[in-house]
Amino acid sequence: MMDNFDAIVIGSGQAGPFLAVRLAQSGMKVALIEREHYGGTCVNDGCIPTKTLVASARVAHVARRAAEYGVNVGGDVSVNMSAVMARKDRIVQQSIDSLTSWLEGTAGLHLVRGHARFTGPNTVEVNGATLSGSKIFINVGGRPILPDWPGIDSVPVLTNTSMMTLATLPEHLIVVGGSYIGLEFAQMFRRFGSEVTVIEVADRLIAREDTEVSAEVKAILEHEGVRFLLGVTEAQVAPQSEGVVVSCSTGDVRHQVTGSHILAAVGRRPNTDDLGLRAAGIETDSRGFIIVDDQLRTNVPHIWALGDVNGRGAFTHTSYNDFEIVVANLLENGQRRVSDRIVAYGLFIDPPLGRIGMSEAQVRATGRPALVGVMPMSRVGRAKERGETQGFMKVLVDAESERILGASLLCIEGDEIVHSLLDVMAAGASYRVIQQAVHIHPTVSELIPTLLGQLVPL
Ligand SMILES: Cc1cc2nc3c(=O)[nH]c(=O)nc-3n(C[C@H](O)[C@H](O)[C@H](O)COP(=O)(O)OP(=O)(O)OC[C@H]3O[C@@H](n4cnc5c(N)ncnc54)[C@H](O)[C@@H]3O)c2cc1C
Ligand SMILES: NC(=O)c1ccc[n+]([C@@H]2O[C@H](COP(=O)([O-])OP(=O)(O)OC[C@H]3O[C@@H](n4cnc5c(N)ncnc54)[C@H](O)[C@@H]3O)[C@@H](O)[C@H]2O)c1
Repeated sequence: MMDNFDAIVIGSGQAGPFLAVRLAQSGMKVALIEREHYGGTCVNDGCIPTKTLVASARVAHVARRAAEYGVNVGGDVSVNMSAVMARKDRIVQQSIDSLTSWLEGTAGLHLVRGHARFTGPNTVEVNGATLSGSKIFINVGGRPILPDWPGIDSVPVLTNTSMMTLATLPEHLIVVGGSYIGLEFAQMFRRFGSEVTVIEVADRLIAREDTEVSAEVKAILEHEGVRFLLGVTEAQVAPQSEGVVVSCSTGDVRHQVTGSHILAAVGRRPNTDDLGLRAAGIETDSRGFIIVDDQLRTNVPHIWALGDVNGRGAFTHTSYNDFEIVVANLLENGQRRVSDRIVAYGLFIDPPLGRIGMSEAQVRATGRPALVGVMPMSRVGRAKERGETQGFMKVLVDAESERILGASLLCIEGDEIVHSLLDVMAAGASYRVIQQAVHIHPTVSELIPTLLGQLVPL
């Protein structure tokens, strides 16, 4: 027998649960299908657990520096990995529990556990049963990929998922991929006490960022003892008595790196290969991302795709914003669009990188006249007081419209401070609004007006 719904939501990532509840509250009969854990990547093996681990790692780092501040902690600082993981598990579990009880308590929402697969444009099969939906929303996220190295199948490779259950501290963690996931884990495990080597195929870290951001991030992590091999070619991996050995080249030099553990952080692929999309006639691009329009509709009129799976964002806040866009347009007569969203994200190393809008390279590519302001953190009083003067703040402004085009704040609280610039961008206001605002002393934010007062042609 077929179960009929007004709406089916597949996947409980960072859009699906909110959408399912909102649709149910609007009076629809809704099914939310989840094959694994409620909350998806962010809650279970992404943002929440990694930022919880980053917090433990920072405490270890600050404790090691305690004497610099005149504070005695007594003896060597060491990390109890099982206690670190237990703290992380408690915080993740709180999120899962509160999400689960919220979903279970929503009238009109039917929770279905299992893997969903389309069997037609209006039907999906789960655990042998068929569900039909007048409207269907896909929020299935993605999963990590592995480097295509010879020998990769012969060694146990960690991913962001299996890292969450590590019981012991790796003696030497080899991180493959020097981007967001790789760098957060690299610094974290170095601070926990592991040796860490990052192997990156590009000739610089986080190559989407401006070159001076890549260089400063490398310097910050090298200062803490993380080692890097960049521009790596001809890599291969093999098992070794107590771990793995990676052989690779940089230029003419051949390297052998022996590690106890290896972590793949070389990107993610969408969970669309096992979704039966062809049965529903849903189109994907060559990498498997579902093609959507500016309001997140697929080519099939009653089917939408939200979150990482549509390739229009790869963050929790972009997935949640997808939910807001769909609800506004479907239930509130709105006209919200993905293209109205300003790019914004953080890289949660310490100090963090807060990024909004365009990079310098992107601004230059537009050819428009622009202004730039850069301030090293060594000039910021608050950073000096805290003994954390690494990094810099950089802002780009359109010379004619005076609008802020982008910013890279690689500095203490950079992930928070960047929102003052983001909100002025969202308001479509001139940079002079924030330049003339009076900010609190002594903060990092108080130097943003100063920075904007020192703009020079790009
Ligand atoms: C290590 C790591 C750290 C991150 N840190 C940050 C961060 O600090 N800030 C940030 O903004 N973003 C971060 N991200 C990215 C962020 O986690 C994702 O962008 C976010 O979770 C949005 O995902 P989503 O909504 O697309 O789906 P997901 O969260 O991936 O959830 C998809 C859900 O769908 C389920 N599913 C898949 N296929 C099916 C199916 N066929 N049937 C039923 N259920 C299915 C899955 O089990 C999963 O629960 C991080 C990611 C990783 C990996
Ligand atoms: N702070 C955050 O918001 C945050 C944190 C972690 C992850 N994420 C999300 O997760 C997504 C995936 O992150 P990611 O860091 O895994 O992927 P990514 O695509 O950002 O970076 C992958 C890196 O691996 C390198 N690489 C690829 N193949 C390689 C190989 N064979 N050998 C060595 N290096 C190789 C690439 O050059 C690149 O630097 C990101 O798009 C991001 O949106 C966000």
